[in-house]
Amino acid sequence: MNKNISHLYQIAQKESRKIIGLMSGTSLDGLDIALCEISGSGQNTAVKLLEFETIIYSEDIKIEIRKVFAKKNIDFEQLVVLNEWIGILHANMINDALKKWNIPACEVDLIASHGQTVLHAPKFLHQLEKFPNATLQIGDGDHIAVKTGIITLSDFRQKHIAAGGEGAPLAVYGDYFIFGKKGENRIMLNMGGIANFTYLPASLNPEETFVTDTGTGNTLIDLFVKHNFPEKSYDKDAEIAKNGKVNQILLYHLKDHDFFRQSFPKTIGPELFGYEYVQNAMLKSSQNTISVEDLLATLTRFSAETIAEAIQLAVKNTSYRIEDFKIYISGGGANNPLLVRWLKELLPCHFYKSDDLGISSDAKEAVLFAILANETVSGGAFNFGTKKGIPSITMGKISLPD
Ligand SMILES: Nc1ncnc2c1ncn2[C@@H]1O[C@H](COP(=O)(O)OP(=O)(O)OP(=O)(O)O)[C@@H](O)[C@H]1O
Ligand SMILES: CC(=O)N[C@H]1[C@@H]2OC[C@@H](O2)[C@@H](O)[C@@H]1O[C@H](C)C(=O)O
Repeated sequence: MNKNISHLYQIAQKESRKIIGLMSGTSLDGLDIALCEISGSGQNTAVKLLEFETIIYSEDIKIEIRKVFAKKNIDFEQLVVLNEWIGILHANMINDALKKWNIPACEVDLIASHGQTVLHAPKFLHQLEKFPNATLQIGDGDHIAVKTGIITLSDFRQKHIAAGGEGAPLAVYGDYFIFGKKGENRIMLNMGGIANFTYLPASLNPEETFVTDTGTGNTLIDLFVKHNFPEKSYDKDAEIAKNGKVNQILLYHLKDHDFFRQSFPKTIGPELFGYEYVQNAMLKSSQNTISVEDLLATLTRFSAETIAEAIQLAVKNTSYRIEDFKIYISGGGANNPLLVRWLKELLPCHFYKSDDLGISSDAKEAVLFAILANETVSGGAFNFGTKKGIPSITMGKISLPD
């Protein structure tokens, strides 16, 4: 037997596994590295976050990724060289983190790498009749396995598409196992570049559970901050938006898109919520001369209202009362005080952070990928049913170190 396969077999049989989960999201802010100790699988999964680190991307990395990110027309060679380069960069970042934590690579069982999403194209967006849902994450897992010496799982989203999904959101596969609690209505709301939530009703009936994107989280806020203040990359603590006034006419036009009328589950990315989207809404509403403060207040409100309305819709027509839901927020948007204040005003729910359930709100998505790898290697028995579009599959391609 190949020694790597025999190693993998041993890892699968261990009581607990040390797995590094990696996430670099749509905000292009950096690579989140979460070292987890995971035991069990499915609903018996238990996760301990041992170490966590965000390695901030240098300006050079951001510039190179932006050349292809969320764009329809790109330099094809740039995409091909980036696929290798990001794999190497991520591997180096892991090696540096392990050195910093004083943990030898041989003590880590697996790496679970999300890669960098460069284009997310569900059918709803590309509208090409004969083509399926599509998404692309780059940063090849072979580089990570070879450079770290650790068996690496990567490219998790393709199997989800192969099984009938849109390749996202995958959060439910971690949220259900780790945060689902019978007798408690919970919503796990992640506000990254794009916002999404997992609906975990008190029944914990997998056929009632679902996950969906709601629209933009921080992506448009970040974009227009950068556009107006090139030295800034986001509206820290909503300092700019706080000085503005929501422009209701523009807000109405921002919300007037078919994506918001589509049923759950649905996914989206910065491919839709980009510069042109806001420009179009400004033109339609004749509000193209508003101040940058008012624009950022309006974009922040746009995120708050679309998230709140999606959550209200999720609970509507069920036997549950929205007042009984606990919302656990995570992602960078959880640090935006204006966004959070508006959410609290719009939703009569109880608000917490995912930290209150033991997983830091910044680390939650990286931990998710460690859980997905754990399922692939050692679980995969749980059945989510057929009603809510969650394929019962395990995900990730396996790269061996030599
Ligand atoms: N103190 C803060 N005030 C306001 N916004 C903040 C603050 N801290 C973080 N953010 C926002 O959070 C963003 C980063 O969020 P996060 O790292 O969750 O995104 P991501 O993982 O790249 O996105 P996605 O989940 O869509 O892939 C920043 O770009 C910024 O907009
Ligand atoms: C295609 C893609 O990378 N989607 C991300 C993105 O970031 C948030 C939202 O859009 C979500 O759908 C997804 O990530 C999380 C981790 C998910 O799959 O659950």
